[in-house]
Amino acid sequence: MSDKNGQYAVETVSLTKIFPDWWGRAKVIAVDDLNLQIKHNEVYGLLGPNGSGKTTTLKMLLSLLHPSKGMAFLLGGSSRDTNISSRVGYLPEESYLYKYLSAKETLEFYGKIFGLPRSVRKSRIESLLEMVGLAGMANRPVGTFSKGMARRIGLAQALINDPDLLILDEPTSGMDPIGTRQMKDLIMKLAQRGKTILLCSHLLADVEDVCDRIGIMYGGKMHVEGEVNSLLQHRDEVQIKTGQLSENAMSRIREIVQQDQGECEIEKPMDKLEEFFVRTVAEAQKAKQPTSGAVNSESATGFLTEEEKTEEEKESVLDGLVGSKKPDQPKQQSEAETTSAGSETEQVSREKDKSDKPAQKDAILKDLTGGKSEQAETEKVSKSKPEEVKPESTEDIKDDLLRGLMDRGDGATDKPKKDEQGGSSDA
Ligand SMILES: Nc1ncnc2c1ncn2[C@@H]1O[C@H](COP(=O)(O)OP(=O)(O)OP(=O)(O)O)[C@@H](O)[C@H]1O
Repeated sequence: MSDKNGQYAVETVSLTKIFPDWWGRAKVIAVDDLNLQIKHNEVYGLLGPNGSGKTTTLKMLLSLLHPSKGMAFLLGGSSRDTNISSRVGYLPEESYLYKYLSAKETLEFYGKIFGLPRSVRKSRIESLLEMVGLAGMANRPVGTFSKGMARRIGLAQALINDPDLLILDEPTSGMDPIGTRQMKDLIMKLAQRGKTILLCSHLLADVEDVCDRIGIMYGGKMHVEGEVNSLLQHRDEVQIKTGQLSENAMSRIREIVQQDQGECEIEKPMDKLEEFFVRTVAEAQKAKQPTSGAVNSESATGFLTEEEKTEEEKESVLDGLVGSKKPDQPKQQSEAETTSAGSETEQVSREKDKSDKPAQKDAILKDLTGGKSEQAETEKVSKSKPEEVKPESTEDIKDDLLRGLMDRGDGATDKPKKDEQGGSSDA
């Protein structure tokens, strides 16, 4: 009964979670006798309304919660076993990030937890930051990141150990449509390379695009499960796609169908709004249309970046990160030509910073130092933090400058105070 041979990447047997009340009586049956089987290299979507038990299921799979009854297996074993957990990547619904650590330091931290040697950490971190479009913000504290950017660093963290199984809780939440499209592309690329992916999402269009199979939970139980195509296909209808047709041709088709069955609708096909949005932004950007919401990225390239990148370049980034490519298992190809479009307004700010920052800094420095030697102080700051992407707000710039001014050369002022570090880490 148990998955000793590792036949499945994920298996649960009568998995149940009952949250008791203060007196030990059953309060909520969050997961009820769940039998889940996910094959290796599958992309599986776990769906359900709020409170249906999805996150509780994921937490039990990851041994973050103890089941009240039943068993859960990942990659043929328990996720309590470090040999198993080291092959699993997890993107929680809320990324628990130390807000004062930079993107690079965050990945360093997780890389160390997985015991990756320094040289491996260095190259993987660079590639991951490039892949998720944060290479230009490697030294920026993650506490200043937007929700979409936090999702990106969360994904990089989930991939730091090159996992065989990736568990993603709401991977596209907070991402704009282009970031979402790119995230979906990346999920499909990872699946093409042999990864198994279990994801939870309320964004059904996203699930439909990337998943091979889905399961819909309700009240802690699995309600419906199956292949996306077979669940969604209208079995009693056919659709015929043609190019432009003349009125005459259309009326003849109607006649034929009416003779045969009686009902025929002919209408122009519609784009999905997502496709329309992505195309519109790409066109505007191609035309270098000025905008405060989208820029051509100057940052490094990757999957989730805003810069156009050829398929070969993307593959080579993945080659460095993901070992096990499985060319004999073709997955559904992405229809998305990842486009160059501004998905995060931070990019705009950085562009803007280039022109505004010296004058702005000078003014603030005068304010902070009582009008003393701005030039020298500015030089000191830029020397002490050569690659740092400067934050946008005046308050941030003030903090930045104050740190530079107070820096004793031992980096002490750059470090967050222990009691200021928020959140906890999830390996
Ligand atoms: N620690 C807890 N103590 C008591 N009840 C809990 C606890 N965690 C979850 N629950 C309850 O278990 C049920 C399932 O919650 P769960 O978070 O798994 O749902 P979900 O499907 O992930 O919901 P959402 O889509 O809103 O994230 C809910 O009724 C929830 O209130």
